[in-house]
Amino acid sequence: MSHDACSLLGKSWYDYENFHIDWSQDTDRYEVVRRLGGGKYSEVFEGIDTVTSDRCVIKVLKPVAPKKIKREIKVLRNLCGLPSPNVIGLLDVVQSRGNPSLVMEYVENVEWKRLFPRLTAPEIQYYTSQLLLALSAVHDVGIIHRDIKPANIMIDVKQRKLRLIDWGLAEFYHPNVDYHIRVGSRYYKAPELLVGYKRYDYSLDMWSVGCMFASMIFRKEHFFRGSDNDDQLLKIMKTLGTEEFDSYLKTYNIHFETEIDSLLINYPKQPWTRFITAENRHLASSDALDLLGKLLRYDHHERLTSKEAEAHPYFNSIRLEASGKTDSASDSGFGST
Ligand SMILES: Brc1nc2nc[nH]c2c(Br)c1Br
Repeated sequence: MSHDACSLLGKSWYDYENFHIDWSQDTDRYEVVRRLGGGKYSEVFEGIDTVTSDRCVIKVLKPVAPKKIKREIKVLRNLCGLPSPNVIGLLDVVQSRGNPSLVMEYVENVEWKRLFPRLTAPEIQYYTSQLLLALSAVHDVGIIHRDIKPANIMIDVKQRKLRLIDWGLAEFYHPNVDYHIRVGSRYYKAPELLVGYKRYDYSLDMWSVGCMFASMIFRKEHFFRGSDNDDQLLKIMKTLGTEEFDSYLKTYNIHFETEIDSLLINYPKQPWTRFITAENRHLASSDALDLLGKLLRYDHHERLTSKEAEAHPYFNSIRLEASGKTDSASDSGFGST
């Protein structure tokens, strides 16, 4: 599926380089309360909007890549304009002490490393469906997130609210364009990034969804945990097998050279049932394993799209609930965005 949303939506949608950022001037409107985190490109704080006295998040962007700053603001502005469910809301764009800062809606987030091991089967279904809802909307308007991972998914358990954050690596999809492969976070990098195949698309995000889904249903913090990019590919090959890796390379005429002996060994494809333990048996249903097997494919064109994944039988029990067709007491509301 390479529907060309960006050319349909027009230059004003995707041309972020000629996009003028009108920084709002009331720089002292937002006060910093505490530091939430930070990285190469930004420092993130909890803040207070002194006008509304609402809590907010202030993401102070480091002046490393001005083009990247424009892209992130353009993406967030585009997405806030649309009814794109479960995407973090952009409230303001201010220059505080010379640094451009994004003010976003606050989420009473439960740290995923603590939350994930406690999620019940219905909660895994619900939050995965909420993530797919966000990606379906975003992919439909020509945007790839490119850094899907648990740390970029804020979940407020009390309000059963999920928000996809950190659009700093997001890009606009255009057919027949080569993209950078040094994107994403190692454990969630798709095979195309690891073998250097640049002609990727929205399906890049669907691999990462598969990695997250596997970590939730198998209760494994990171399902493919490589020590470097080569080891990351090795971990994937030891599960998906060498045979399908080789046919993937052939399909796309990818020349993958390596001196790593372990990458040259023939690994058998493992059945997903191989990862079931007494501890995760109640989560790894046959529907869950079927869905997983349709997301974690080497060949990105074989992976389910976000919409196709939403329609998978794994979500039936919460889909029926949403339409009120079942009278099951289990609280697993669906579609409340
Ligand atoms: Br955006 C955003 N980024 C964060 N980093 C840590 N916690 C965060 C929250 Br809550 C939001 Br909302």
